[in-house]
Amino acid sequence: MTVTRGLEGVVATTSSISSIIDDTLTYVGYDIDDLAENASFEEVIYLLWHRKLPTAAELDELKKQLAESAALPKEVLEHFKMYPIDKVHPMAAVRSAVSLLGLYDDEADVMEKEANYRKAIRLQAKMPAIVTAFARVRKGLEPIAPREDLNFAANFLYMLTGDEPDEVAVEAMNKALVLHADHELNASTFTARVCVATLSDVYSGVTAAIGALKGPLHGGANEAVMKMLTEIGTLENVEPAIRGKLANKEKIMGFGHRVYRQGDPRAKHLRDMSKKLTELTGEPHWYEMSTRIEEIVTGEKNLPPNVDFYSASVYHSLGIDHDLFTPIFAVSRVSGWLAHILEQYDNNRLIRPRADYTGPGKQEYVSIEMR
Ligand SMILES: CC(=O)SCCNC(=O)CCNC(=O)[C@H](O)C(C)(C)COP(=O)(O)OP(=O)(O)OC[C@H]1O[C@@H](n2cnc3c(N)ncnc32)[C@H](O)[C@@H]1OP(=O)(O)O
Ligand SMILES: O=C([O-])CC(=O)C(=O)O
Repeated sequence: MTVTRGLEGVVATTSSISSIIDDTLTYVGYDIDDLAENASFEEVIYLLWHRKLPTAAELDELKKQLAESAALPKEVLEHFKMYPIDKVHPMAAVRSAVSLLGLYDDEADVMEKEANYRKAIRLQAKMPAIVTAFARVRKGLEPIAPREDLNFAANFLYMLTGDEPDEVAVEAMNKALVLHADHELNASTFTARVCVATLSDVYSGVTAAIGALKGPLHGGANEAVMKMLTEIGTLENVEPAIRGKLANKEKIMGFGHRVYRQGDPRAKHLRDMSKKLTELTGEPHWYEMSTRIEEIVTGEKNLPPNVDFYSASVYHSLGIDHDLFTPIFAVSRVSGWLAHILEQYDNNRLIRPRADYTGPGKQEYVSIEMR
């Protein structure tokens, strides 16, 4: 048996959702640069689920469906109040809440295609409410109901703070959501596909995916980047801190990628946003520190930043708590997970690779008294 550690380079499925070819990322053939500059997140959701950009009428219909489904069942809201709130990481809360949502969806185990699509809408619609309601309940605040007149990005920020966000914040949030929506067979998407390939339900697939996204080698890296920036603290400290980490063979969070070699095409959009927003908030040092870290890490290790690196200073500048950065990733990526789950159901085969056994050879059972 040949073992490919971490399944590097293994092609495990066909997919018509997104592609990474020669360091270029496309969603259904549309370049991510084009989408980041022009598309709304709602359009991207439609694109990923239908493999075409929506007409105005189709987009209106999707927005209406999302708005109608955005509120959480009261049982889920009540449940937040029972969590050991001061100890729970929001990603664990989101993972549990999505699992719980499945209990209150009458169609949770209905496997017809139309029912699965309806569940996709309900789950996508409810993700912002899950993250923002948890974020508020843990501070002793009441959750805020979504507003029908705001778009997806604006509603997220509104439900988090209770204030209508300004145009710059909405534009940044929308762009971040577009950039994070899908990424071929990344670890969390693969997890979702493995789960539903057993013909398990949509809620199980998304719950499993959230668990995979949580780890710091994947989506959890954006929070870890902000932790690193906060610990380093000043531009002067960057050089010794980063060189020290590299000398100790520590990984620098937000750098490196399994697939990209020359660089992650999403990072430049987040870098530009980071510059703009940190200037606006009067905290340019977060951007300056980040670019200095980039110079050192790319210079020393030839490792470019990934999507998680500059998203940290972007979200910080939007006033978002650092442990909500990865849940925001999930609010966006659930669109991609759901696209992949629906695609998996359409052409399903159980996913079951092999392991090359390295344990002891044949042994005889020894009774407990004789051990
Ligand atoms: C949305 C996302 O999931 S993007 C990724 C987010 N994760 C991070 O930012 C965490 C930091 N980065 C990493 O840990 C890795 O680069 C990963 C997990 C993204 C990719 O991992 P792999 O493809 O398995 O690469 P692997 O970890 O084997 O690294 C290859 C080499 O580059 C080094 N390297 C990779 N990333 C980094 C890093 N961030 N800092 C320092 N060195 C690194 C490794 O130490 C290794 O060096 P070696 O060959 O001398 O041992
Ligand atoms: O593709 C990956 O391995 C990780 C990644 O960048 C993402 O999920 O956006």
